[in-house]
Formats: sequence, structure tokens, C-alpha cells
Amino acid sequence: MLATPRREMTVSIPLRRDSGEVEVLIGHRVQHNFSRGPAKGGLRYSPEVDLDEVRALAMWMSWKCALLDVPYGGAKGGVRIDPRNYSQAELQRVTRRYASEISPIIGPAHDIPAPDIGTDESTMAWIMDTYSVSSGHTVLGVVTGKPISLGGSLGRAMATSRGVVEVALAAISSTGLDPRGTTAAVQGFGKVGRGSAVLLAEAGVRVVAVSDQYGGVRDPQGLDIAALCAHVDATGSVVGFGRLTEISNEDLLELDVDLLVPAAVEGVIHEGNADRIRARLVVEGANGPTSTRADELLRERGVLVVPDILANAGGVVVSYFEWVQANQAYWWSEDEVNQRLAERMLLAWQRVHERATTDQTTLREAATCIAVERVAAAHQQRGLYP
Ligand SMILES: NC(=O)C1=CN([C@@H]2O[C@H](COP(=O)(O)OP(=O)(O)OC[C@H]3O[C@@H](n4cnc5c(N)ncnc54)[C@H](OP(=O)(O)O)[C@@H]3O)[C@@H](O)[C@H]2O)C=CC1
Ligand SMILES: O=C(O)CCC(=O)C(=O)O
Repeated sequence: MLATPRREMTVSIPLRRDSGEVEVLIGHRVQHNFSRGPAKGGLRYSPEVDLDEVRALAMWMSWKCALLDVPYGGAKGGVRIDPRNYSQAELQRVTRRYASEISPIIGPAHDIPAPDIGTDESTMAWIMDTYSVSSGHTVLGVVTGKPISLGGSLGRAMATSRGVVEVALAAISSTGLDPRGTTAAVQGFGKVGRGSAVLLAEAGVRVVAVSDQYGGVRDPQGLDIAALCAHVDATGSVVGFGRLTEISNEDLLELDVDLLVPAAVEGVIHEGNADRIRARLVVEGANGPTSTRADELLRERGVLVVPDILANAGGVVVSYFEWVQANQAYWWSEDEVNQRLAERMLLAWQRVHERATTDQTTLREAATCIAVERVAAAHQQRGLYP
């Protein structure tokens, strides 16, 4: 039962472009499991989206939610579209049509989407509005990652990055290094990568390289992250910042740094480059950045990998807090959100670290075992599994 998604929906989304032409896009929503509660997971807009990718991402959400002990199953959605080629008005039309097509299977007690690659708080606001219009009243709990003015939670925007950095600092300390003075490279400068670079720099880590899909920049002395963020806000890319040495996404992964944070897309560390990864520690900000074979090769070489279902779980943890606040119509302070997030991340880190030490496994195996056991226990206790 755990190998197969419980429910999948594929929809076609007719879109009238601003030019008047009509295009038909494909979207998916996959609910892998809901034995522990409503399904939960992000919505991705990318030209790479396909059903298999969405299935894998949905399954990872089941394990992530179980590992962090948030009362959800796992889901994921995707629309095959390159959002950079569409106007905001077109993206709003796509989102509203997608939301209305999947509305029979989403809802605060059924399945709660959130942002992922290529989507943001506006996407969530449009889904919330579309769903609310058909419900006849405002339903704040149908999505998370909403704008603060529409029932979003303080702290959600930085939550995934905050979780990545909490766990990265714990992992650095576990290897006997002092975070101050260690070096890091971050691939991806979107919602997860950018916040991770900011918070790592704040913690005293020297961030020596970052990249986005156009390429990367490198400064062995450590990048000025605040100035870099201003450059990205002005130009839309890290490329061209401060006339620094440019570096490709591939070369960034192979830099001689203490910490590598892949925070962009799947499969970037693979059989072909795993032998050349020189970082001592890989903390997976992205979902699925390391292939199975690469994971084995890194293990043989003694590289410590903190798996995605632990490292990037901060987002869904604060999404859970947002849903709780929306359901109660009572809002927490940002400090309260951040403190509760840190407690959950560090507890999960400790459990996974202890289990890996006791069972002599990788952190990924330990995290997956804890998570699968929790989902399997829910199945058994509900009587769904003989
Ligand atoms: N947002 C969240 O709360 C969570 C996200 N994640 C995962 O984190 C990862 C990043 O998501 P998120 O930050 O939200 O997405 P964003 O869309 O905000 O950012 C993605 C970043 O990756 C870059 N990128 C895209 N394609 C490539 C590529 N082929 N090579 C290198 N860089 C690339 C983008 O470049 P450009 O800026 O040029 O577009 C952008 O900087 C995904 O794996 C996602 O599933 C996991 C948990 C929660
Ligand atoms: O915030 C959420 O609900 C889900 C975030 C997400 O898609 C992920 O963790 O991969």
C-alpha cells in the first residue's frame, strides 16, 4: 500500500493567452497517503513536471510529515509550464482553472497545497479564492504559504531555509567542526536557497558560491549575501554580481567546501559526479537532489548526507502551524513560530542521528525507517492493513 499512491488526478487546463491564442496545459495532483491525516504538499510549476516526478514528490511528503510528526499524509501537485514565459494574468488564469479542476479532492480536511518550485504566495491566494468562491465562504485552511494579509503565517516564507540551516548547524557540530569559519556552497537561489545562504552567513558560515538556473558566482573570501540579494532583486539572477568569477551549476557542486546545500532540482548529484563531490557534508535543501547510486558512493567516501525528508522539512512544519492558526483564527508571533520550528527540527535531527548511530545506517536510511514505521503503524492501527 505504501508503494502505491492512494489517489492521482490528471487534468487538462485550457488557457487563453494574452494574445488570444488557446493552449492546453497538463496538471497533476497525487495523494500518496492520508492514513495520518489530510494529504499535504507543494504545487510545482515547471516544464519538467510529469506524473512520475509528482508521484515521487508525493511519497517523500508522506515520509517527511511522518518524520516530523505533523498529522498529515503526503501529496504533491504540478503543472507542466515554464512560468517565466507567462504573464501574471495568464498564471492567475492557469492557477484558477487548475484549482477548480482539482477542487473535488482538496480542502482543509482532505489535501492542502503549498508553494514549491515556480509558485509563490500569490499562487496560493488564487487557489484559496477559487476554492472559497465555490464553497460560498472564505476557507483559509485550504492552502498554506499564503500572504500574511490572507491568513498566512509569520515565519513561513523563511521556514524551509531556517530548517535547513538549523539541521546544517547541528550536523556541522556533530562532525566536530565549528560553524564559524566553515565554508558552504548553495545551489539554487529561490525560496529555499536564498534564505539558506542568508541564514548560513548570519551564523558565521562563509558562503563562497551560489547559483540559479542561469549559472553561479564564486568568491573564496565569502560572498556579501545582502548585496547579492539586492543584485538578484534588481536583475533576476545571481549572474553578473560584483564582477565575480562565474561558475557553472555542475562545478559549484564539486567545490572544496565543508558544506554543500543543493536547493534547486532533483538528481543533480548522480553516479557521474558523486566521486568528485568534495564537501564533507551535504544538506539536501531540494527534494531528491541525490540519486540512489550517488548516495551509496557518497557513503563509501564518508560524506555525511542529511536527507531531504529531514533537512527541508521546516516548510511543511510551518505550513502545519499556518493551518492550525487558520483553523483556530488565532495568530502566533514570529518568535513563537520560529522557536516551535527549531524545537521540532532539532528533535527530529536527534532522533534520526541516534537511530543511525544505533543501527549503523546512513541518516537517510534512519530517517526513512522512522517515517515508514510511523505510517505503517497508522495503517495497522486503523485496520487498513492485515
Ligand atoms: N518552497 C518550499 O517551502 C520547499 C521547497 N522544497 C524544495 O526545494 C527546492 C527548491 O524549491 P524552491 O526554492 O521553493 O523553488 P524556487 O522556484 O523558489 O527556486 C528554485 C531555484 O532553483 C533554480 N533552478 C531551477 N532549475 C535549476 C537547474 N536546472 N539548475 C540549477 N538551478 C536551478 C532557480 O533558478 P532561477 O532563480 O534562475 O529560476 C531558483 O533559484 C525544490 O526541490 C523544492 O521541492 C522543499 C521543501 C519546501
Ligand atoms: O509546505 C508544505 O505543505 C509542503 C512543502 C513541500 O512541498 C515540501 O516540503 O516539499
